[in-house]
Amino acid sequence: MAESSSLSPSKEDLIQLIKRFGAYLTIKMSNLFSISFHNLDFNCPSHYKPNAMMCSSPQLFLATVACSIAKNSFPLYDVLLLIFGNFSFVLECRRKICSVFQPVIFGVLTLFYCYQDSRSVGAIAGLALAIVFTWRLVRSPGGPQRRQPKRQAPTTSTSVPSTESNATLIPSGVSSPPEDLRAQNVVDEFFQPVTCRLLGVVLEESSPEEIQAHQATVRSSVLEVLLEITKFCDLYLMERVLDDEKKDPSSFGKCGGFHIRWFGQRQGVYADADFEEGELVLKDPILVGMQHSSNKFDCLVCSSCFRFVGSIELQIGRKLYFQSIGVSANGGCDGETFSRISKDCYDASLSHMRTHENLENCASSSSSKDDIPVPKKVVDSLMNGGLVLPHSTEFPLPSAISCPGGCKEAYYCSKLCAEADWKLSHSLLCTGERSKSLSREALSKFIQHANGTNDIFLLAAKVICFTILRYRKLKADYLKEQEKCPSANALDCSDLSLLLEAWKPISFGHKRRWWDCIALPDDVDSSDEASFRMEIRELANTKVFSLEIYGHIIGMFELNNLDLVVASPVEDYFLYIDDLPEPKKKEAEIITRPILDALGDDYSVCCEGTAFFPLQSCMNHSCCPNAKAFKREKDRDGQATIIALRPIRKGEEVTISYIDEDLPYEERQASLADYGFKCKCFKCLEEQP
Ligand SMILES: C[S@@+](CC[C@H](N)C(=O)[O-])C[C@H]1O[C@@H](n2cnc3c(N)ncnc32)[C@H](O)[C@@H]1O
Repeated sequence: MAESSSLSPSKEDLIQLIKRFGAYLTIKMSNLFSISFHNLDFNCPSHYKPNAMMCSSPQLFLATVACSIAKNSFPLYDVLLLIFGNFSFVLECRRKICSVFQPVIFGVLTLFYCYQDSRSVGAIAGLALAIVFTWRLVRSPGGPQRRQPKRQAPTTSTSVPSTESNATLIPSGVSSPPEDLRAQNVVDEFFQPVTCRLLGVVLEESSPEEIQAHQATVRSSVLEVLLEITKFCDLYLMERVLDDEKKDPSSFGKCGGFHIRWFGQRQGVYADADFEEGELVLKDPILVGMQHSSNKFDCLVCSSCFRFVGSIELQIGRKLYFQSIGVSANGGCDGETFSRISKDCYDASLSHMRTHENLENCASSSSSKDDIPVPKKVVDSLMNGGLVLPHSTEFPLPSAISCPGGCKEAYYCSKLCAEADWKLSHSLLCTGERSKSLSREALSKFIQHANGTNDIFLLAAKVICFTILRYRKLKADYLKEQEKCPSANALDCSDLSLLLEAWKPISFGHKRRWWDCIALPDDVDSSDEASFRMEIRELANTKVFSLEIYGHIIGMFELNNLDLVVASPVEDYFLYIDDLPEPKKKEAEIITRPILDALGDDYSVCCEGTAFFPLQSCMNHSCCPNAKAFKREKDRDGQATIIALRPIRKGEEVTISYIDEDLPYEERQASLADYGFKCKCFKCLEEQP
């Protein structure tokens, strides 16, 4: 080919070497993967089944994240630094190796990713992609821009742009002696003098002579590095962040009226002021939160602040419509059906041009289609704004704004909320056409799966995306700053420190692995607890993608999350009508009564979900707490509200109850065992046998 013929012999040699490295690594990886893929088909006891299913879907998500990171030139050398702990080595080899490793990683990830989706066809597609990338590397920099052994190392901490990524998939085989000699020349030329230290670190051989004598062999530890990187890329770093952050005293900041303090191994929230009984102690904004998937049929709320949106009519119309097609919060359909109905109908219910036909399509998979006492025409008019209920103007709601990515799953109360959520995490989790995710298909599968099993997985995904996006922003800001004033920056702004900073808001959460803190199912005897946890762990650990980090995050939510509850304005509306003086009440009820009857007992379902509140997550439990999470009439969004149950003095620890504190002692301790501790509060000490 034209490109090859124009290459100088030394460049050809270099390419040969890269190819051999890459081929060896890739084949090694592929072998590992192919072994692991076959292990993905779990065959587990029925009550563990959902957990088994949970494994493959997070993998899809992690693969997407990892691909995205590889594509965005994530600081590969930081991972090397963590693993080798040798900064000078990393600096030196970053310049040389990244251009080989990163392409290989990207190729391997592509291969893996495609393989995940559709086994053999996908694998071929992955191979094709990898070959294309290889060709691109071989071609670039191309023309007169030859290999430059003495090229300056990049001065910024950014790594090699991903557009140069590739994977070498030419079989390595056994090299012939001339090839070895040529390789040696390349090693001499290319690796000398600075990269001599690669010998014995990346390669088994410790001197150029050895390479001459044998074929160069990549050390298994380097293979492990690659394996680690392909496992979770930045997520590997996050584990370090977890450890480091906990030990960093500067992170125990003041938080407006409170401070977080460590007491032995435990952190807690301490008051910086006096509070009287009934006083608002704290409003803790949500860091990441979500409405339960099933609750979306009952309430249309802002995906960012969880305020109700649309109108009273739209809220009622949607609920009646979903009732009519037999879908409700307790509908109990599988994940896929659930996601499909949710997505199609969620959108259809907001569309003013919606017809009965497409609603009917939405309903096609629902089992029970009861007659509804409110005519369909009325339901339609409620949803499309054709019917205005009496006095509903007293309860104005912000208009529902669609997701800027076009996913039809998220709606917002304002442009501000839409933008905030997009920047915070949704841009990577959106399944719409403007999503920043690399694979919308994989994401959709992941979301479907989470909807059908445990939607806390979605929250964990939000946390990961939150960290990635925050990291990228910090990095961009830093580079901009550098550009403006290159000499001014005396702060530590390495990628790792930026990542630590990005992770900081999450780091307050108390973390235990999911399989350590998951509640024991009723049908598992406590004497079998150890083996149960082991089994869950094994199910979660698929060799390819260790779910350690993901498990940490999910575990954190199991321990720290507070229920997210926002009262429904529909309830207020009907109470208002009920309180109207006659004859206004009678007049209004001519219209509202049949609607209220049709809605039934569930007319006032709250918005329900789960959320991570950074400060609240640091609050410890007491069976005689001095505060509680409690929403007042005016608290109409998702923020956590903590109210004093008795006077709290400055310096006192603020405690809440994780359980029903009126239960008998034994039952309280049994419930708290799920949180991994035995309560020793005054009440427990008094009541213990
Ligand atoms: C929501 S976190 C509270 C913050 C936590 N102390 C930390 O260090 O991050 C819940 C965890 O804190 C610990 N914890 C909370 N209350 C406790 C108590 N009364 N005694 C012992 N441990 C407690 C348990 O490990 C529990 O799983």
